[in-house]
Amino acid sequence: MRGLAWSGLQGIPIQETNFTFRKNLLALHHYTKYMNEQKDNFKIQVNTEIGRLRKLLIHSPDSGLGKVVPSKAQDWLFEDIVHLDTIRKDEYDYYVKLLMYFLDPAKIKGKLATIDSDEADRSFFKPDSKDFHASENVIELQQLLGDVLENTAIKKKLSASVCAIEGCTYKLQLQLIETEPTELAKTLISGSLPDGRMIFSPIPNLIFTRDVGTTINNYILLNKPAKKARVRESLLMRYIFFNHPMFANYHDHVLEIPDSEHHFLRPGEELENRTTLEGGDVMMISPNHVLIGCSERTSPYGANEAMKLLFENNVVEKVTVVRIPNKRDFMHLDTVFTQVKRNVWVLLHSIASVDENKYKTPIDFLVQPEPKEQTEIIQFYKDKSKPKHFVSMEQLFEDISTNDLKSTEPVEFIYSGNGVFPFDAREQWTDSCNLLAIKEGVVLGYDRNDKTVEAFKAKGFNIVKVKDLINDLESGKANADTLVDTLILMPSAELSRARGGFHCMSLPLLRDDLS
Ligand SMILES: NC(=[NH2+])NCCC[C@H](N)C(=O)O
Repeated sequence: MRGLAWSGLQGIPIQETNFTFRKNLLALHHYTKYMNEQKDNFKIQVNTEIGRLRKLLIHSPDSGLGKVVPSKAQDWLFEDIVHLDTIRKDEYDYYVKLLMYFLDPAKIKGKLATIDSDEADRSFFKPDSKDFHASENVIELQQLLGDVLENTAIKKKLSASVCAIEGCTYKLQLQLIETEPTELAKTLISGSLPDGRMIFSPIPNLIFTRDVGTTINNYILLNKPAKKARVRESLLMRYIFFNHPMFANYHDHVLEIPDSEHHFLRPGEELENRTTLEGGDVMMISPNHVLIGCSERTSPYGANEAMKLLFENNVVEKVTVVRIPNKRDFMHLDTVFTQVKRNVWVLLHSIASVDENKYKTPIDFLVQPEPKEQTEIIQFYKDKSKPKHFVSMEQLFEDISTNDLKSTEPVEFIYSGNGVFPFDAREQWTDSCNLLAIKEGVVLGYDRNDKTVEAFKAKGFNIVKVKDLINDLESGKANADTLVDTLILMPSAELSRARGGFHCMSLPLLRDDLS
């Protein structure tokens, strides 16, 4: 299906013979028909964090990750450099395989041995290979970008926009426009030309698809990144959402955060004065209720503009803003908690309870904690009734579990590192709280957070290594439909250096309603 212009005849050179012209026209007709079917069958809908996952956007580690240099690692928001081959073969590929068994089993079941064979050379995982999985449920961003670039007009506009933000020469811009779409998609993401020459920085954080947008019911809220290293990601996503035929029925439902009026007159470059919001700070927690974090990445103005859009478009009725300490370790809301089941949450203790009864020493009276260091929780309503304050994260979660999600079971909290210093902080740093629920109670997390894993066990969860689970799913010993209460441990030595977990590495587009 690739390699054809889908909205015009731009791809067909004038000098072509009548025969090839007619053949192309026929292929174009089939392609357009396929795209139209794809568009009409395509649905987005997410109203919780835990309903069974049916469709999501991901991006597998591209060659750009293998080009991060130590001197730029921090600017590019990695704390370290990663080993590309290991992060792909020994880590991320397991994620793709697991997603396939749950979301698109026909593509993998019974074929695992071939997919994993040496001869296959990972072609199932490579977006530019003819054996690429090309799943319509586990959707690879690079493939969507390639599709969009088939249209010459869009290719020109996007190349010009990328060149503008990256400060490229006009000649390079012309060269990019002449590049074949699949290659160009790779270049715009990795920053390197097909001959390996680096022309601009990679965007290694694109693997964290969560941060570029959030599905809220049948709307997509696009981000407005705080960090320069993530600006190109947003630009590419914007072009995908507004131009890919898959999203054609949703253009009116893509919400973009505007800058507030006269923002250019505001003094300084302080985050507090800017309008920024990243997807890791937005959680569609229960039908009609969205959580937005104010954090290192999402500013109060960003949260405010998002709230306005959600209320004005009648997308939800309540938004709870959670202000978390402004620190690198807590860059987004989903780095300090995620939801596991309607009545189970995993969180970092230090952002959680405010123990009013705790004995205070004189110094607690003499030195007041910085307001910025404290968690603050305010709930706002579309009907403009008075906002409500919550005193702790636990209180908010109790409210969501029992009142929004109608859980009848007691609400349970699992703390990072089992709530014990220094394991709580160490394990939060390696994403113990950043879990992806593939269905209610079945979550993916890193294998390195031992104390958190013990805490899960103590609450009655099964713990299983992804490799074992995949073997069992292939042999039929395990079944995606019947699996319950399980923490799936994913290899993490390289991935965790990129400073995100599986919640960040997923942008859910479709989840079942909770029954
Ligand atoms: N939703 C998340 N927590 N995303 C994690 C993003 C990590 C990435 N290196 C960054 O700093 O931007």
